[in-house]
Amino acid sequence: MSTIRVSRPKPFDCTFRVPGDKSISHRSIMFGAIARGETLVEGFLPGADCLSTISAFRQMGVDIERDSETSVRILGRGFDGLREPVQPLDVGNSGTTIRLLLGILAGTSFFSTVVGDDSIARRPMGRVVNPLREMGAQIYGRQEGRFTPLAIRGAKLTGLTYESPVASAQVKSCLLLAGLSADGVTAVREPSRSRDHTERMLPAFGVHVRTSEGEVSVQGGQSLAGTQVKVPGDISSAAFLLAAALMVPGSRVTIDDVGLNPTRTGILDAFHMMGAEVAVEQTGMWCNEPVGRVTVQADELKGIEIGGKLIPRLIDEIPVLAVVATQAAGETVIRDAAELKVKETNRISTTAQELRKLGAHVEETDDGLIISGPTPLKGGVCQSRGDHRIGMAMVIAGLGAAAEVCVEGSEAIDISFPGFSNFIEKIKCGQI
Ligand SMILES: O=C(O)C1=C[C@@H](OP(=O)(O)O)[C@@H](O)[C@H](O)C1
Ligand SMILES: C=C(OP(=O)(O)O)C(=O)O
Repeated sequence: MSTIRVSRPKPFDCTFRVPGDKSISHRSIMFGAIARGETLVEGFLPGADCLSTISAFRQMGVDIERDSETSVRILGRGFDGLREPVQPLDVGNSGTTIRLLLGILAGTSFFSTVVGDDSIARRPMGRVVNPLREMGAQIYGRQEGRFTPLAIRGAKLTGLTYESPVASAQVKSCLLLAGLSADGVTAVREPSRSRDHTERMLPAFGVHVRTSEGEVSVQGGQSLAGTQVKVPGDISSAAFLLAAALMVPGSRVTIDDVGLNPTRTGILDAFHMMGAEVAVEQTGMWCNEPVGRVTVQADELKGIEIGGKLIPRLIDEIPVLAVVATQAAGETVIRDAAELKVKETNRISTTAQELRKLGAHVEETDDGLIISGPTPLKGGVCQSRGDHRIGMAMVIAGLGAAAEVCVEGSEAIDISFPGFSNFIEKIKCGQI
């Protein structure tokens, strides 16, 4: 088990580029694997979750070469070129891998099994298994297929119009991928808009995707053609470094070449609502995704109330938002975020429990958190609980604490942000 130790730095002014976007990296491998021809991915995230995606497709006979850590070449032989895996496909800790993969496996002509780690074993799979079964998928598993391990007998699928009860890009993307090998049209509606990377990337592979008010659909039988993908920096990773600037008054952080997809930028809106100065400049479009520069700094922060449509736009950033909220004057109320309970950990509980160890005032509610501030944080020992975002959030909390904070289990951070601790070291070098 590894530990990161942090203490409060002097104010700093730093400019960073963060590793590639996790959601986009997963999709680039999956779409490249079911496409015909070569796909070249630049800026790929070499985090453990995306490496799980690579290994699953290699097990199905797809030739995937790593030209460098961040540059990947996929030699796709089409959807029909996937081969029956000899061993169970192991998705490790990655919810995105398993849910999107199930959409692909459901329509193959072979048998496969899927497993993951202890966290994956607790995460709900019924949300994708049930609609896939409505399309004709044959999926078996623990507790009637609600949890891993799962077994899939590839089957002929039929298009479906599905009204998802949750705003989940994993559910939406799973069904759209299944829809590509189904007869007829597959359409997904969701209660509020989830991240739309699948809809943006499929057209680059030659797939026609229809997006109209609240509904995304694909016609079955379309094939994908290999392409080039340049992956923007991950705004979910950038969020931790931007938050660092807010934890140490007088500091400023700039992130270059970061993804600015509006379905992902909710954290910038939240920081702005709290009174931070947030400057955003779009500098380009990479593979249909807006990319640019973000700078954040603040004098004083105030508590905010958030919920509704904003939540899916910052769902993975809520632990670090809660950390920043400890330094804001008044109450920060986060509602409509019950989805946090079914992430790598129950992030409502783990965020509250870990922050309280540093003296923060945090109350758990059924669907979110209430944080009262500003509270001077004290030193202490925190745990990542095996959850990368909790580990990083507590390191950022440590930057604002009066004495040293030790974050145990920091190896979990490699899931989404390899090299994170080097960025924290650079913050020390960037002291003004
Ligand atoms: O589709 C994706 O790449 C993701 C979707 C989100 O999950 P849900 O679809 O469960 O909301 C997010 O939390 C996850 O980190 C990545
Ligand atoms: C929830 C996350 O990822 P996944 O669902 O892919 O495990 C995350 O990265 O915070």
